[in-house]
Amino acid sequence: DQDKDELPLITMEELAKHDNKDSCWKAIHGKVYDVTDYIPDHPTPPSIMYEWCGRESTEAYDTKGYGRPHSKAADAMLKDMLVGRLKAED
Ligand code: HEM
Repeated sequence: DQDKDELPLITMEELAKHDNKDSCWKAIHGKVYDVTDYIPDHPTPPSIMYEWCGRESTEAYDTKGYGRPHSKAADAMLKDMLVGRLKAED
């Protein structure tokens, strides 16, 4: 597993800046992913993905909006989108 301490720490404030189609970051299970380039390939209308840009998206990712988790294949794809880990709020 990747050494978590080597990942850049990203604040909620920084995450929130990436809330648009030119730069869409999502926080999922404490890590931050840049999903911008994947949005056109995601098997839903893009609006489903855009809704979560710049936000804490763990529950959305884990439920797909209807109570079913993403596949292991989807989880594996996230690795390539990793940009950092979310700084815990105090
Ligand atoms: C966080 C907000 C997200 C929501 C609400 C969401 C929702 C959905 C929905 C509704 C489907 C289609 C129905 C289905 O296959 O069950 C789907 C499929 C899929 N999504 Fe997402 N998704 C999100 C983020 C992501 C991200 C960041 C990835 C990148 C890895 C991703 C990868 C996939 C893949 C590969 C599928 C095909 C089915 C599967 O492998 O589970 N999704 N998603």
